[in-house]
Amino acid sequence: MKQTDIQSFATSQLTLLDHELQAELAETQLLTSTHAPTVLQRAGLALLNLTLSSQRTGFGGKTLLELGLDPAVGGGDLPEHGLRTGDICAVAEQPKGAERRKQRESMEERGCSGVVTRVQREAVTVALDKDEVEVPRGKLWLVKLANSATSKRLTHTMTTLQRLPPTSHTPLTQVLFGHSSPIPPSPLDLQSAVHSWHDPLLNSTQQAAIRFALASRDVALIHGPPGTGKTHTLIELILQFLDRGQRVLVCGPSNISVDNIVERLSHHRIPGGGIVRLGHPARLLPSVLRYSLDVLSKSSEAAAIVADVRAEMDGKQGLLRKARGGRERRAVYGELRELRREYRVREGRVVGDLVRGARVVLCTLHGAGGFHLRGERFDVVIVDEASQALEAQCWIPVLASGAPKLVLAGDHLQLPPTIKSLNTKPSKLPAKKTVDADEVANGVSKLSTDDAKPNTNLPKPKPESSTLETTLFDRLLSLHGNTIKRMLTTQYRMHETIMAFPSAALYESKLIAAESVKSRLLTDLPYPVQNTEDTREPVVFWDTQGGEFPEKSEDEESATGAKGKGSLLAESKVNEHEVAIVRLHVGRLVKAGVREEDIAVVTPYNGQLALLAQTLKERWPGLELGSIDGFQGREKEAVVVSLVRSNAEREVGFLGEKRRLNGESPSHLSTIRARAATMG
Ligand SMILES: Nc1ncnc2c1ncn2[C@@H]1O[C@H](COP(=O)(O)OP(=O)(O)OP(=O)(O)O)[C@@H](O)[C@H]1O
Repeated sequence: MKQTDIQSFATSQLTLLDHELQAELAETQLLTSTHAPTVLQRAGLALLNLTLSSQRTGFGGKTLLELGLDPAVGGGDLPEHGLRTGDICAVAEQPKGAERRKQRESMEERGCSGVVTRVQREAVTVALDKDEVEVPRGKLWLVKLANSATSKRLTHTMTTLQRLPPTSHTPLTQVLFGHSSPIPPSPLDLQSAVHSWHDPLLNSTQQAAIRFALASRDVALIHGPPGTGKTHTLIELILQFLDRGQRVLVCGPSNISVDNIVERLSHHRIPGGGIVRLGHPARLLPSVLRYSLDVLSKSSEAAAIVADVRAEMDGKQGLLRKARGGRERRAVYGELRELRREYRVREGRVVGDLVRGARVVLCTLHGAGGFHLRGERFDVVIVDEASQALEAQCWIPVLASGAPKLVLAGDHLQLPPTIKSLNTKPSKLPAKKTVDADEVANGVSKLSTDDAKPNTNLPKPKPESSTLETTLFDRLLSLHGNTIKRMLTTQYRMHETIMAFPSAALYESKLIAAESVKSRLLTDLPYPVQNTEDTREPVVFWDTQGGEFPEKSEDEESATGAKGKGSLLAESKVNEHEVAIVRLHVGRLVKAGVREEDIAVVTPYNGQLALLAQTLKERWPGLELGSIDGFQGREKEAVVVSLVRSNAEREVGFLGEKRRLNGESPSHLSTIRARAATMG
């Protein structure tokens, strides 16, 4: 690839990112402009009848609004809703009758948009984006908006890359675009890379991956199939980098992926200024809060002077609510502006010292583009769950950190990140491959490594990506081949029968089940479980062949008022008879003694999910229900998969994507087998 290719790559990414943003905006705008607020509330996209219960100053000097149910409508717990921490939303006076459309159109213009920072049973807290907006009064409502902030940062990053003069292309950038080849570590480099291990129990593939990542000069990929200890390996790798006196930036696509590492890293002694987790504290796991910049900055000695200003600002916020006329309010706004300036200067000093002192900084990929890392330098960037991230996202820490070395950990054979604009274009995913139903009719006996065929139907990453869903992980593999990768092969999660299918279909039969799990059954749980025909089998197929279990297409809104992101518009599929089987099967597991909390029911279709929730949740509240895509990467003792599709044409739709059937990793798997499913 030549230098112009970097530009054309960035240009094409910018176009694709714009499509993606437009798709997301179109979806949200369509929802908010065409549906009544009550419908939006039912769909989990809005909350009505709220009042302001408090207004105060949060991290970064932002105004925080806490909203609860209007006591006039009874107060108390909020109705069920889909607003989550981190969601972008607008707060406005609740429109009355004919005003509805007009009010809603002006909502964003009036600048009352913000980020949900806290969700409690009785209240939702929003941090306003702009400092000086008039906070709405009276009866309010909160509605979810498209998240254009994320998109802005991606666009900014790709624009930076597009304009990067050739003189600024670092050796790493050159390797990432194929201008030069990665320098392979010599056997001696690999051998001498580690003097002693922090974790003596690492297996040989984990050790080899760590040696490789340490000895590589520019880029290293760690390929970790489900349960092979990818995160475990990264912890040792981080400690090894620290032993060498290096400074590390660790990122992941989601807050939970980052917190997972912070949590595990916190069990180790970190030299120097320790670890700092960037990101809004409301989005972090409680167990890692003590590493958040916000909490650290409040507990440091210098924090007292920041606290003074904060208290003064809170006082002014209170005055604002009481102020009668416009003039009085403007005066208070003026004082607040001054205080906020002062606050930011002081807070900036405290925070800057903490970040500069930290040997390991952890944040989301998106978070790496924030001002905290401006001017900071690192020796290496590590990205976990890299195959869940858009390539443009991975460039945020690469450009922000100036690090000469990049380590990506992930599994390109699990689902790639969700891309909305794909829904409006023909899918770029591989052509579906249906398996003869008879082939799997015998269920368990067919699920052996001998019978399952190696996968020949996976997407071949394109050398010069022109799609958003080709991740950096994919592209680098295709550019430089397997020499830049090390694979972890011992998995610590699945019974070997469950492992057999993904291993053969996706991982060239390379996976090995660790001794501790290879023959572990539900009957081996640490509490009493009866030995029944369900609990002594690691894999159970329920065969629904024969036309008795027809799938149905369904408009989710009319069917169930299903809650969840964007579900309002999606045409979905349901299979009612299959729900009855799931109920029966879960009932049998629970009767045998398996705890509800240890069972998950997953399905690829939102329509089916809603139906399953209606049928199962009341009887077994501890049961976890989720979409297959949403559940990827999680762990449960028993997973029931309802595949839904069953039609005479043997069409399986997006189930044809094998990566969708990968990664559940339980110790018991029951599959409600549709006539045309690809399992087997
Ligand atoms: N060398 C090892 N010896 C014993 N147990 C291990 C070893 N490596 C990992 N494990 C265990 O395997 C399980 C999976 O590890 P980990 O969560 O790090 O895997 P992962 O590959 O990151 O998982 P995911 O599939 O969610 O990405 C954990 O319970 C971990 O403690």
